[in-house]
Amino acid sequence: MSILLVILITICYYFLERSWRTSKHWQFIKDIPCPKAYPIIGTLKLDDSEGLFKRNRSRAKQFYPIYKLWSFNVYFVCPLSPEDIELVLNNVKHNTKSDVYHFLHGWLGTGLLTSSGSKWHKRRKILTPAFHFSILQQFIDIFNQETENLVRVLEDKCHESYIDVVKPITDFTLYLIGETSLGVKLNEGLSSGTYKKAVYEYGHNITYRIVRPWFYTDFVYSFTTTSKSDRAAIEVLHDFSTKVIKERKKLGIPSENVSSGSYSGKKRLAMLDLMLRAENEGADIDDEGIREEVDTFMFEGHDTTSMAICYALMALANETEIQDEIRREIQEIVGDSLARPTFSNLGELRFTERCIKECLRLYPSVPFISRFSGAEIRTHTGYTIPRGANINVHIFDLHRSPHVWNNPEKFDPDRFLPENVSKRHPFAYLPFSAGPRNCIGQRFAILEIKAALCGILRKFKLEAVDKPEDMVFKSDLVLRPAGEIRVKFVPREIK
Ligand code: HEM
Repeated sequence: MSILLVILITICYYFLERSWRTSKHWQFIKDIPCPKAYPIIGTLKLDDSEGLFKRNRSRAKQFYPIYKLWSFNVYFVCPLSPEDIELVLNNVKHNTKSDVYHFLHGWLGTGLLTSSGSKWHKRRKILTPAFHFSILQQFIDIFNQETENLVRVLEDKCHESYIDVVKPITDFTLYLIGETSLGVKLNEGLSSGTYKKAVYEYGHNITYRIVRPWFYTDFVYSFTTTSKSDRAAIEVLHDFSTKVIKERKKLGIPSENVSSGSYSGKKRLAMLDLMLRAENEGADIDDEGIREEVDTFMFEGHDTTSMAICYALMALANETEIQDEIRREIQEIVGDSLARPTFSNLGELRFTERCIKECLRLYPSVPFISRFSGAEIRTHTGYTIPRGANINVHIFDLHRSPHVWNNPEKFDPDRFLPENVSKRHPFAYLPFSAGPRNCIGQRFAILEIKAALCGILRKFKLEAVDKPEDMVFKSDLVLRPAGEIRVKFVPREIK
C-alpha cells in the first residue's frame, strides 16, 4: 500500500513539474535569476515574519537588479532598479493589485486599496476631493488638539527611563483619522484597543499565508486555524467600522451646501461625509461600499502614519544635531511659545520636511507593494515579464540600495535638497508609491507627521535608547518592529 502511495505521489510530482516547466509563463521567466530552487516547491521557505523580512533583504542584495521566486505554479518577479520599477508603476496597464491583496478582501473588501478597473476608478474620483488642500486646511485645529493630547500622554510617562512609542502614537493617529476623515471621536466609547489588536492579528496571519502557496485558495485556507483567527479579527474590525458609520449617521447626512470644484459641484466634505452624500445622491456606492472604504481609510490612514512617526522619533533621538536643527526651524517659524502652528507654518517647515522624507526613506511605512502585469514588460535588464505575472516592488530595498543611494544607511536629510533630488531617478524614492495608484493620503500624512513632531520636539528633548542598527523588523502590512520602539523623553523648559 505504502509503495503504491509513493509511486502515485512521484507520478503526480512528475506531471506537475513537467506542466509548470513547459508552461508559457515559465518560458518567459526561466532565465530570471532566483535563489536556490527545488523541484515543485521551488524557492519555498517557511519563514516566520521576522525571518521573511530578513531573507527578502538578503535576496535584494544578492540579486540586484531583478529576481524571481516561485513555488508550485505561483511565481513573483521582483524588479529592484528604479528604471524597471517605473515600467510597472507608471503604466495604467499594471494598475491591478497582485494575488496577495486578495488576502485582504475578507477585511477591506474591494475598497480603494484593493479594487481594480472601473470600480477603483469611480471610487478614486469620488474620494479625491476629500484630500483637497482646503479640506486639509480645515483639519489643522484637530491636528493641533490631538497633538496636545498626545504631548500630555507623553508628559505623564516621561519620568520613566524610556517610552515604547508605538501605543501612544498609534492611539494618536487612530483618533486623528477618526476625527478628521470619518468625523467621529474614536476615544469616546468605541473600543480602539480591540481594533488595533485585530489589525495586528490579521497582518500576522497574512505573512503566514504568503509563504504557503497551498493556502492561496480560499477554500483550502478556510480549514486552517489561522483562517479561524482571521474570521474572529474580521468580526472585530467590521464591528468597529460599522459603529463608526452609525455614529456618523446619527449626526445626519451632510447638507447640500453649494460651492465649487468638489464632488458633484457641492461643498467640499471630509471622506465619510463625502461618501454618505454620494450614496444619498444616487452615486455608484452603497452601504457595503462605504464600509469597505471606512475599513480601508481607517487602516491605511492610521497604521502608516503611526509607524512613520514612531521611527522618526527613534531616528531623531539618535541624531541630536539634526533634532536641534528642526527645533530651531520650528522656533523660527512657529515661535518658542506654545502658539499652535498654522497650516501655512507647517508648510514652511522645509528642513523638517526633508527630515521626514529621510525617515520615510529609511523606514517606509509600506515596505512592499505588488502588482499584476496587464501586459508583457520588457525590463531594462533584458528580461521579459509575461502578462499575468505577480510583480513585487520592495520599497524598503529600493530605498536602501547602494546602487541607488550613496551611503544608504546614513541619515542625511540633504538628499532631499532640490539640487540632489533632480540628480536622482524619479522612481528611486517611493514611500507613497507613484503613478496612478499612488497614495491618496500623502499630503495628509506629511501634515500629520509635521504637526506631531512640532508638538513633541518643542516640549521634549529626545534621547536614544534603541539605535537604528539594532532595529529588527517583521514582514507585515506595514513596517512593524519585532519588539518595541524605545525613546527617552526629557521635558524642556518652554518660554
Ligand atoms: C506615512 C504615511 C503613509 C504612507 C507611507 C503611505 C503609503 C502608501 C503606499 C505605498 C500606497 C500604495 C499601496 C499599493 O500600491 O498597494 C498607498 C496607497 C493608499 N493610501 Fe497611503 N500611505 C500613508 C498614509 C495614508 C493616509 C494618511 C491615508 C488616508 C487618510 C492613506 C490612504 C491610502 C489609500 C486609500 C491608498 C490606496 C490608493 C489607491 O489605490 O488608489 N495613506 N499608501
